Amino acid sequence: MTKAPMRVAVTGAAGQIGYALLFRIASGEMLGKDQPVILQLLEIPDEKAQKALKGVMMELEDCAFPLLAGMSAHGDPNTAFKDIDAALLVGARPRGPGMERRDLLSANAQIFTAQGKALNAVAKRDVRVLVVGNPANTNAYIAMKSAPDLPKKNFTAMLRLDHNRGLSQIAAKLGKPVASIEKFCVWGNHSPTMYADYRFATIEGKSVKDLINDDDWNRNIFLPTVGKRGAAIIEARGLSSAASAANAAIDHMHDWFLGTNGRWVTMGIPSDGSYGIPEDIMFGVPVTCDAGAYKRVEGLPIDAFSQRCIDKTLAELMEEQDGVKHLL
Ligand SMILES: NC(=O)C1=CN([C@@H]2O[C@H](COP(=O)(O)OP(=O)(O)OC[C@H]3O[C@@H](n4cnc5c(N)ncnc54)[C@H](O)[C@@H]3O)[C@@H](O)[C@H]2O)C=CC1
Ligand SMILES: O=C([O-])CC(=O)C(=O)O
Repeated sequence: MTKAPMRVAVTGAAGQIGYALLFRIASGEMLGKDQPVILQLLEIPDEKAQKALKGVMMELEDCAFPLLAGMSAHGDPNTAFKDIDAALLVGARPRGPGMERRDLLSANAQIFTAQGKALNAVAKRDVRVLVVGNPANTNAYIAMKSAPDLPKKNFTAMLRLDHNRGLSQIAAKLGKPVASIEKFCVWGNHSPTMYADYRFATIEGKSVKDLINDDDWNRNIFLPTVGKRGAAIIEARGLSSAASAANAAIDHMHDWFLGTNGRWVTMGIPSDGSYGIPEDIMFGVPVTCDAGAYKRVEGLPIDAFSQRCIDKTLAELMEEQDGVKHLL
């Protein structure tokens, strides 16, 4: 029997990530090859942006995707988010060379108060929200705090790009396929302070840490490479990553809705106090997903080096979240 369509809102739909994202959602890569979708697309209420959005929608139409059951263009989150099952909050200013993601906070934070309020007012009560727009963790925190009638667990931030970047670096170092790596994770903020952690990772049952056996590589090559990859892409492309970001968003939502079969992935989720992270801080942690829900991997041992890394990224997040108190 054909499934009922799911309503998916994407903001910043005429931007570069939007362009790499929408066609894959409509082709079924995010929610499954048997799941029809209705796209509710939000752009700023500006003639040029809305015209560009219309162009993207014409192209979507021209793909004749069998799973695309409808789409609409919006300039107001209160109509874009009506009855949605999923929201991908991408629309926000990207950084340029020499900027850190937190430098975007003053430009982008207000977007997420308004969109959190709109989600609170009109989205389905079990809407699953992924914040991609930077700084993603703090924007997700703002959206969550601006939507007091929705469960906090519905709000997540994207750490999956860091996770995927880490997997590829490990795979290249060891000459093994990425798909063979299990139990890798990234802790904390989507920023250079994030802590990519392969202490628990295995390949074909063997410890990745033992296989690499090089603390120097971990500290001086691996962590800075993953942490500064976004800046390296901006330097190379002149624009921030788009296709890899869209891919990570697809992975995040796919796994949240459809499950991970016990595999660990990284999601930025509101803390419940585990690992000494104060409640509600939007923090990257290892999770498994099943039946539309994520579950934090609990009880992992944290050694002194890891604790220092976690403390550093936590301090940065607390500072960012303190800086937006006036908006909440
Ligand atoms: N979390 C992550 O891993 C990553 C996050 N990003 C972030 O994603 C965001 C989007 O990046 P791009 O698509 O490259 O930027 P872009 O500038 O190409 O597109 C952003 C789009 O959002 C729209 N927009 C701005 N304010 C909006 C609002 N209030 N409502 C709806 N739409 C709005 C703009 O009109 C524009 O079309 C940036 O903040 C970027 O830093 C980028 C890569 C990875
Ligand atoms: O670096 C940026 O500004 C875009 C981004 O978040 C990433 O590529 O990780």
